[in-house]
Amino acid sequence: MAIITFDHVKKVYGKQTVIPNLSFSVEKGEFVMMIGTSGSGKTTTLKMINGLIMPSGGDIIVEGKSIKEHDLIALRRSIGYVIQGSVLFPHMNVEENIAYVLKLLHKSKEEITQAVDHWMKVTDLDLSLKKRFPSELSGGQQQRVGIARALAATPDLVLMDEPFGAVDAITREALQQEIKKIHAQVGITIMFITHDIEEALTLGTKVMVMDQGQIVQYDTPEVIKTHPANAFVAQLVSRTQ
Ligand SMILES: Nc1ncnc2c1ncn2[C@@H]1O[C@H](COP(=O)(O)OP(=O)(O)OP(=O)(O)O)[C@@H](O)[C@H]1O
Repeated sequence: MAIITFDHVKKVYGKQTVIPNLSFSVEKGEFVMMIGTSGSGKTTTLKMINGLIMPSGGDIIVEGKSIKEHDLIALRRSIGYVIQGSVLFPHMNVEENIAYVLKLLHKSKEEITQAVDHWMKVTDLDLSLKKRFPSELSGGQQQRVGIARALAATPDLVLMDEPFGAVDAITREALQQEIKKIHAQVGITIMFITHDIEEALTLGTKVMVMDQGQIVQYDTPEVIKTHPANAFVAQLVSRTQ
């Protein structure tokens, strides 16, 4: 069953058409890695899923309902969202950051404590860090808190925009393994933007290659590797071993 469907979506900024006509579906439980040239419309596509950007034409169906019919605030809270760099609330400690959406959803104190402990463990954050503020954490720890916060309300769908772009290679690999494990265990659907073809082929159950607001190829990592749709995709995968 599709959790996201783009139906002839168009996006225009001023006079510039950045997405002329985009149609695709994401099945429940997929881990879709989006990769493509800079400015090809990946972030715009992602932000149209949780209503941060509205399409200029066409329709987007999320969880069976057009975004035109969704309550956009409720939609945003129901979808996990992780972006590059620290986007934690600087005046809230780790515990408060992770609990943020749960509080908005009026969860009980016990439920919140349980969820905070659970997601800190899953993201490999020591529980002794609960009272620390973001400025007192390493980049990798901040990114882990960002992931724990996005997952704490156990969304069906998580959008990730280059979530590991700002961390060192070792932390990046650890976070990749963690998100892969979480995906396998929890069965959530993930849409994840990366500039790293190795990351795309390793993490994705599907890889979506974009160029100039269009999908060039959308298939399993295996097919992308063995049957690149054109020279652009071939060149992209040629950078891997
Ligand atoms: N708010 C905006 N106003 C005008 N143009 C915009 C706006 N946001 C994005 N664009 C333009 O739309 C195009 C697509 O941008 P988008 O951020 O979606 O690309 P991207 O594929 O995510 O790029 P990158 O890989 O560099 O992050 C770019 O040409 C960008 O300059």
